[in-house]
Amino acid sequence: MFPQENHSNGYQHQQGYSHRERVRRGTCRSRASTSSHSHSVRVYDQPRPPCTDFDVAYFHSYAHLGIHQEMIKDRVRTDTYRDAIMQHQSFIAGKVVVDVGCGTGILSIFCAQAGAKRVYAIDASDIALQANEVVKANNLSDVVVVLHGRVEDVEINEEVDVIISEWMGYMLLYESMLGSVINARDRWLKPGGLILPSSSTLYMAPVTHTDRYSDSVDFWRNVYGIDMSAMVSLAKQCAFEEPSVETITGENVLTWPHVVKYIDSYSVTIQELESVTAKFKFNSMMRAPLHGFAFWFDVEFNGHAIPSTNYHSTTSFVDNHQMNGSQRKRRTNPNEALVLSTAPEDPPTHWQQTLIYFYDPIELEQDQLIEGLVTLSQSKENARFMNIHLEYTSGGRSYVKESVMR
Ligand SMILES: C[S@@+](CC[C@H](N)C(=O)[O-])C[C@H]1O[C@@H](n2cnc3c(N)ncnc32)[C@H](O)[C@@H]1O
Repeated sequence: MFPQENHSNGYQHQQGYSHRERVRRGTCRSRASTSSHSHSVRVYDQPRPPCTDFDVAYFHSYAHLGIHQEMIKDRVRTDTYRDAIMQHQSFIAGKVVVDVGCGTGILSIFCAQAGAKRVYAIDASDIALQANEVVKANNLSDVVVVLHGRVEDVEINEEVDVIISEWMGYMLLYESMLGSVINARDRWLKPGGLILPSSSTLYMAPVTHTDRYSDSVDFWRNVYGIDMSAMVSLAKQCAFEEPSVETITGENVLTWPHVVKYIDSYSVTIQELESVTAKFKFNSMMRAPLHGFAFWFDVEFNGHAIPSTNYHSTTSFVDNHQMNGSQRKRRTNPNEALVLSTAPEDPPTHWQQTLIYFYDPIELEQDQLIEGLVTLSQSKENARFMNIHLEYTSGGRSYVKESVMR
């Protein structure tokens, strides 16, 4: 199980189970979504997405307080959200906000503290019942309206100025929660409204990690003086079949990262997230064994940058670009925007990094080319799971690796 195989050398999960483990472990039960509001001002003619047993299990997993404690204790995450809300205080004050997936209600309360006129705090998990108690205990019931139901199912009877959500999963897209933010945006956000975070970027880079490989594989070559090499093939399968969430450092990373996907919160569509493909080309900056690829993301809170006339236009950001750290800073930070980064060189977060290891390392020479493509697609079995297809070529040999993040 994941918590036992947590290879983190930086961020430690403080509760018994990781975020991902909870998403995976939730047990099914039926519960009708409820809402105290019954009118919507905008006609929205898209059919409601079905609420599957997997979704019910997913929401049930968020009823456990441990995952919320883990997220709230992640100060990089929670402080950046609070700073972003305060940075946009002049826009938020006096306005109507929707918090998509409010959990304990923490972001809704930050928005109320920033002077929001009304905050709709929506969550389909039973944690919403607790959020309502927290709101009452802080005398904010006249501002924060907790709606216990799926964003896709609840109705609110006004348009909103601001959407805030902490929707990011491991590798950015795991959990597929961004679709619910898109649903809220398309139903309720006024033209010229604000979405926090405003954009997000998924990166990948080749990594070397000899200690991790030895710990999982070479360990079996000599166990208390016994040759257990017969285990090596099984050890590789057990250790490297699935993506692994762990903390690496900048020293593990062999090249500048490559942008797998840039997402503009104002224009992204649900269809665009069903499958994402990116081609990559790296030149190793050193001679080292290549053990796999690491993925991480950042999100930006650069606010109200999209004028209302461009509300649904795509940005001019160039996708699939390899870029170095200073380029990344310049591009993601044009107006001193706040960035919540989960990069290996930045302070650790509960998202850590996601690693896709090869079964056997590739011995790279300096400047050796590694090229290929990666496709991330929502699993047909459960759209919250992610299929990862990797094709890569180096030193004249080609490889394919399929894995599922579940
Ligand atoms: C990552 S947590 C964030 C919680 C809280 N906003 C915070 O920052 O601490 C995501 C929350 O969104 C809720 N959620 C996810 N999809 C949802 C949907 N479609 N409708 C309502 N709630 C949803 C989950 O139940 C979970 O509580």
